[in-house]
Amino acid sequence: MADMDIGIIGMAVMGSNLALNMADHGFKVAAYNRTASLTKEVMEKTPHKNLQGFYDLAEFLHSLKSPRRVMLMIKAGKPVDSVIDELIPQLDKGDIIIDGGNSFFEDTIRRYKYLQEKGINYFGVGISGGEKGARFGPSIMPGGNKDEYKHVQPILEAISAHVGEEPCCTYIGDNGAGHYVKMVHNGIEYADMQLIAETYLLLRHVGGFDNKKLSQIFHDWNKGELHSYLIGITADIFAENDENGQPGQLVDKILDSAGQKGTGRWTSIQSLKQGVDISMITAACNTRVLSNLLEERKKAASEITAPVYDDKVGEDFIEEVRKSLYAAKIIAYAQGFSLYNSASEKYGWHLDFGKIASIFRAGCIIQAEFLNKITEAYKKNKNLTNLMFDEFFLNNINENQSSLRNIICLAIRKGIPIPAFSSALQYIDAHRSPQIGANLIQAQRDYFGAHTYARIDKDGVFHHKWQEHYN
Ligand SMILES: NC(=O)C1=CN([C@@H]2O[C@H](COP(=O)(O)OP(=O)(O)OC[C@H]3O[C@@H](n4cnc5c(N)ncnc54)[C@H](OP(=O)(O)O)[C@@H]3O)[C@@H](O)[C@H]2O)C=CC1
Ligand SMILES: O=C(CO)[C@H](O)[C@H](O)COP(=O)(O)O
Repeated sequence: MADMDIGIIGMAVMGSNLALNMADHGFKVAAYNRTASLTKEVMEKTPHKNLQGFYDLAEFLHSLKSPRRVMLMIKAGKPVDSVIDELIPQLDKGDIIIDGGNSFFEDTIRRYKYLQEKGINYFGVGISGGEKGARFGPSIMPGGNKDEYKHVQPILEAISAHVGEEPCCTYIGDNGAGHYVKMVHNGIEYADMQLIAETYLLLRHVGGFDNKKLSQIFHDWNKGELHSYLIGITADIFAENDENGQPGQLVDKILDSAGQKGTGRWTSIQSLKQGVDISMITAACNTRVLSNLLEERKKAASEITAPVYDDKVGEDFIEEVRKSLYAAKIIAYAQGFSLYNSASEKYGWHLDFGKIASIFRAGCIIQAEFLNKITEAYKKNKNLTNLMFDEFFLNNINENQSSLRNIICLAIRKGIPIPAFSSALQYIDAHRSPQIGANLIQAQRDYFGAHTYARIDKDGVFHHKWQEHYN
């Protein structure tokens, strides 16, 4: 009997937990995985009256109510295309495929058009929250045809995280908009994590604090304006002892080399294509890349002299670091939301920036108190071009920039790498400074390539016959 509300393909971490979340909310869920043993494992370990496992794709599809809703929770990239091609001959016009993985938004735009021609509706849905979020309420960013959204809205809203009565799920825009917003969410996640990692280096190597103290500092910060999921888990991480009774904390035993699956890098590449400066996200990507060069780093550590700087830090050091972190965090979000601003125009998505910030308030990795301020900023001025110019953020930058400068100088003198903090300050100064040297660049371009320049004292396009004074 075709009475299942939705079918999920992909029973790994995300798919299985979303399936259980939907089942908890009263939806009848059909579960399928390419490798049958995984479906079996999920059914055995977490049986649920609303969850049924299938071991044959045709049977799985026949179990679904019309229009059939098939959600893909599988590895992004080629697997999504191959599963779509497997599904097409078995689906009817009006059926719906929902891709809830971290697909690249341009792939989603392509797949959306491809399936539209076949009469199948396609939703590219960004989902954030990891395993726990998927199980108990993630932040959900659906993109696709607005008229068809009614077919997926009740399920997505029900399973999403909630702030009071409000679901952390909102229709984002046409075709690839949902996956675009998720991609940049992850880019901001990279910058946020990088800033916290640099804060850790500062507190440890400049402040000289041990893990117990670090845990306490992050725990305290999490009670104030920095309150966020990432600050909270960082406090937990420093408190975690090593496994199997080994002395010390686990964090000190983890190799200093970070992985990445691609969403941060896509964000960075996309920013160059759109001509938007998101230097902090790019710095975070580069630092993960550099962290993997273990041999080269070892060689550099033994061959490049470290600076000698022994000054003791003042009593207000921890507070200065906290203020710097908050100011730099503002810039990371200002950069991410500038990218949304440009994409909204470029792709005609009419993104609602305030609403996007509001669905990040719970469920997702970057969930934070702070996001309310972003929503408020766009409520006050929906045409805000850069978050830095909102009164609240502007005041904060003005109040905290001296701390940011002090902390950066301290780190530089001590030889501690702080690429994200530095990029934040560079971004502020490049905006604030009356001159950023572009006049000289234009002169050089005109000198060697007749690329022309504009003048400050009259309108028009100019070229100069530059003299070789020194040849
Ligand atoms: N893990 C996380 O915290 C988050 C993940 N995501 C995204 O959600 C999606 C699912 O993530 P996750 O649960 O971690 O799983 P993985 O990204 O590890 O992918 C594993 C799943 O993909 C399936 N798969 C791989 N290749 C194929 C193929 N060619 N055909 C059919 N199925 C295939 C696997 O099936 P099989 O068992 O047969 O190999 C398995 O079900 C990904 O796009 C991920 O980027 C989004 C937010 C958070
Ligand atoms: O989407 C996510 C969270 O929002 C995933 O956890 C993603 O894997 C994180 O990115 P990376 O693996 O590149 O650190």
